[in-house]
Amino acid sequence: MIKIAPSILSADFANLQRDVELVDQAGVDALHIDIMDGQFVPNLSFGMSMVAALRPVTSLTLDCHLMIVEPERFVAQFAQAGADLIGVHVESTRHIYHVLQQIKAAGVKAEVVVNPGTPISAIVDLLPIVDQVLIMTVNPGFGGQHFLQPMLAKIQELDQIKQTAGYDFDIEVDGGINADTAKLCYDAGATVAVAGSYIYDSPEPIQRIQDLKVATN
Ligand SMILES: O=C(CO)[C@H](O)[C@H](O)COP(=O)(O)O
Repeated sequence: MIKIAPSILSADFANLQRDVELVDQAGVDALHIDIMDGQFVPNLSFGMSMVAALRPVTSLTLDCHLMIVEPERFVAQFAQAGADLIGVHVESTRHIYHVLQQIKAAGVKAEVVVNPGTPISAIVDLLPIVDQVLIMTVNPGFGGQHFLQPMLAKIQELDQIKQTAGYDFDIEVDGGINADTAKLCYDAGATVAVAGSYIYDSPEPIQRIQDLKVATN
């Protein structure tokens, strides 16, 4: 079964604690927090204060996806705020290896993220030191987009490298995930699925979580 990480980008911000507790009680594995700076992606969202505010609300893994330029400037503050995992884009810094080391040195799990236009070859040298790889299945910046089918080949390519080398990192997918696309990703090798609008835009979010579990069982 794929692990599920609801993205709070699609939650009701006026009732955020309620929406976090709802998915926590429904048995998800992590909470995905999208951090956007208006430069790396054409949108703004939250900062480290959101992570600090959610930390006492849930014991779920706080999976912080930094869509910001030069994330090395803020890694320590996100760790201090209570992040369990910090994801940084390979496209966002000149010193990706160093940033991943910085995350691990802060006692937090390290994730490298690849945009749809970035090949797996760009992250191969990083695989021995990461806990998770996030393959974007939409162009980052907004929820509610359509899943990019060509990303399935990228998931398969990464899973093949992982199996051959005996790595044990998770492969996360993010963007356009529903029960159908989660199954496709799971079959290709993904182990964690981020889902925002599929869960939170539904009148029955708990049923949607169940549907993701059943589809990948
Ligand atoms: O990273 C993101 C946007 O950059 C979101 O996590 C992602 O798009 C989830 O939204 P949805 O499930 O609605 O596609």
